[in-house]
Amino acid sequence: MDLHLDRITLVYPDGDSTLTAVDDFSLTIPSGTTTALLGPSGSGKSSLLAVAGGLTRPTSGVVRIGGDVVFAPGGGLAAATRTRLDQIGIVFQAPQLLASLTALEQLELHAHLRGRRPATVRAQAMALLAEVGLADQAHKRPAQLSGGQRQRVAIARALVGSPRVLLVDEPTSALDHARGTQIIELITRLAHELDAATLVVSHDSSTLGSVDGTVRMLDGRRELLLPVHAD
Ligand SMILES: Nc1ncnc2c1ncn2[C@@H]1O[C@H](COP(=O)(O)OP(=O)(O)OP(=O)(O)O)[C@@H](O)[C@H]1O
Repeated sequence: MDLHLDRITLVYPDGDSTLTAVDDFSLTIPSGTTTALLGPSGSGKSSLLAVAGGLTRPTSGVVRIGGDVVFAPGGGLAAATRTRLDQIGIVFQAPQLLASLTALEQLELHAHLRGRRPATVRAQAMALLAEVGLADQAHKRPAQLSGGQRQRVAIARALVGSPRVLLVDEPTSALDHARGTQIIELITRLAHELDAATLVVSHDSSTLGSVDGTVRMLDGRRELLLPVHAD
């Protein structure tokens, strides 16, 4: 199902004043495709991602998955959490893995939180680790993995349970150019295979050759670049 960000505005309180981090921003990401969101520091990329993932409620505008409004101003926290667990995978800038768990266990725990049936979890977790090239690292803990491998575990973990939407915040910032490019290629391929509408926030356009479209953000607003989705 497609991800729609419909006229999203997010205003933060800022002392006696307010700060508009996202300003009437609209974007549709078709199912199975990856869109990169570029823009200078402070332009509102992470704020938009937080709205898209239900971590922050928009001040105005709505987030839809397919035809359903999933996040809107004043929406309930419990419902947002349920939607996030059921339908959205998020990869944060730092992989945020639990130090004491193996790669496989990171995925199994996430599947458990998502309410997946234990009988099916291990096979899917192993398949995802194989997809990200870590089948032979499944029993290693984070400290035994490289930065790029940890990021791959975080991507596989976000995809446990086959979410409709994948949101990725700066996945390449800790990686060199070649590894960063590989991670973006991996995300683009998995989004296609798993039919997830995928948004990747990035500073670095040089790693984004494999994505389906690019949009640029400036001062909270959308600027069009080439190539973009026709939406
Ligand atoms: N919780 C908050 N409260 C108040 N202002 C915030 C908050 N989070 C972000 N901001 C402000 O909103 C604006 C957009 O920030 P945001 O982090 O979304 O930008 P960004 O494009 O992701 O930046 P970067 O690339 O540096 O991560 C900035 O001016 C920032 O200072």
